Amino acid sequence: MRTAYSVETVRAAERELMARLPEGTLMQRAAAGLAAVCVRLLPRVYGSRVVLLVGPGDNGGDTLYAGAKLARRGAGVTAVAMDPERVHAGGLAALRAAGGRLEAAVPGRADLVLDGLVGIGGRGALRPAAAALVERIPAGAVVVAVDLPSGVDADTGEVAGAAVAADVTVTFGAYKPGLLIDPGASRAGALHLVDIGLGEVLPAPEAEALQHAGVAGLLPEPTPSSDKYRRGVLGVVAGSARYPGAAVLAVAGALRGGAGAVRYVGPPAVADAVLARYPETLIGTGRVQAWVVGPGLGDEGGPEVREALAQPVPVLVDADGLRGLDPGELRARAAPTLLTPHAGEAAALLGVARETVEAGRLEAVRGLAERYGAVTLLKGSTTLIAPAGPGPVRVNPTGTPWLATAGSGDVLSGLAGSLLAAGLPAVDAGSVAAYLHGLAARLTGGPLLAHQVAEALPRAWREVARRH
Ligand SMILES: NC(=O)C1=CN([C@@H]2O[C@H](COP(=O)(O)OP(=O)(O)OC[C@H]3O[C@@H](n4cnc5c(N)ncnc54)[C@H](O)[C@@H]3O)[C@@H](O)[C@H]2O)[C@@H](O)CC1
Ligand SMILES: [K+]
Repeated sequence: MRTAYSVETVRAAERELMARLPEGTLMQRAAAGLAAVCVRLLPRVYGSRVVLLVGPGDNGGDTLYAGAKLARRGAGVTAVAMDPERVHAGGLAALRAAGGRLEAAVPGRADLVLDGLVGIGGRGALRPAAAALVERIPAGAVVVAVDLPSGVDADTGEVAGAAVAADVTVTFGAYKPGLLIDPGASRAGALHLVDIGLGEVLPAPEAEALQHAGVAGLLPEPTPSSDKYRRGVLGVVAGSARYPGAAVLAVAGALRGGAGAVRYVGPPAVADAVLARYPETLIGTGRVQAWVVGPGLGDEGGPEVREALAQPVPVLVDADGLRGLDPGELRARAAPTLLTPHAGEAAALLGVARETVEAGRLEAVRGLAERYGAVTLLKGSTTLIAPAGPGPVRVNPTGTPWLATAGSGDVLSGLAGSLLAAGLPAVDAGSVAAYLHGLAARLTGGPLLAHQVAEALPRAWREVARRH
């Protein structure tokens, strides 16, 4: 599990640790880790051209000390300050002593650029002096963000104006949520965590991302004593005369998600379409361990949605099922509810603009989970899963932009429903589903069709299970 901590938590941990260590120790650890990554990125340190973009705070200090280490190994290091009156004095002295220079303008060519403008002390959009330096980053240079790409909000991943687009981010002590959540995540490039000793003083994380090992541990593999009922029967209320395909795709995701059986409830013509593609499907109501309601219902299916929500089993509500949801009704449910909106649906549920959700995904998913008392999975460029109560938000690390295609959400809802029926808690069902779905899409490659993602799920499942 990759864990991420807010600025407030990181600062508190740093204070606690600094009180026990000689002054400057953490910055030296950070700079040493940063320089080590830079050395690995450069084909040859001696003779390479390194540019440091240096802000007024300790982020600039880390950068100057790391630059000094590179200069000592023979790199030509040029620092450019955002504000020449405010530069970390110790860092600048170290750089000069090692043969580096402070200059007024960003050189036109560089092999490596270190972005040390702002770190966790950054607030709001980059100021013009910083944005101007970002604009002058020479084309072709490898860009390393120090702690986080300047212009990305460390806590939320929001980008309010100009921001550095890094190839690599070297972050100190702990990952920050903004490095895992878009739009910030897509500016961070490959992530390197430098251990500065914070681990022992960090509390529970604010966000976390599953990795292969964690997913493997959650997959509901059948045992010799399993039968179809113990493996879980999922009921699917989906599809309509207008959107029959949504039912087929939700059932596809459910069957490929390992459900013991899938029961389809909907118009006879749609049931025929489902059976034609998946003769394994049971048709009509009956006992189930979980429901998926909503994909492709259009204006139909209201009563079935209510009926499912009235039952004491986990219910996943997606797409058209999300319209007109009553927070009171959901909060009163004893069994888990999992909501799976995309940004547009989340915006409608929250009564805000879609852009607001897209720019502030973490706040939106937390807000929905709290308002509806339901685990909420917000689909998008980084899918987020918020628990109904306190606890870390899960950030999905898999996926590809090709998943923005018709029907991919239907497959995801069937898959997550399948995992709910198998008995996974809703946060795990949502996050394991998002993980496998994103991995299946990557294995498929693009341009992809939603049904191909469903068909690639067994491969994704095996890839995760095989390695652990
Ligand atoms: N606190 C610690 O124990 C450690 C801190 N470290 C480094 O220190 C950084 C935090 O240092 P600071 O607290 O000095 O803060 P930063 O260096 O991140 O930034 C604060 C400075 O940037 C300016 N600033 C804020 N928002 C801005 C914006 N939007 N545009 C332009 N300038 C802006 C502020 O006026 C302030 O001068 C970390 O990110 C990390 O790189 C590391 O050395 C490890 C240890
Ligand atoms: K930075």
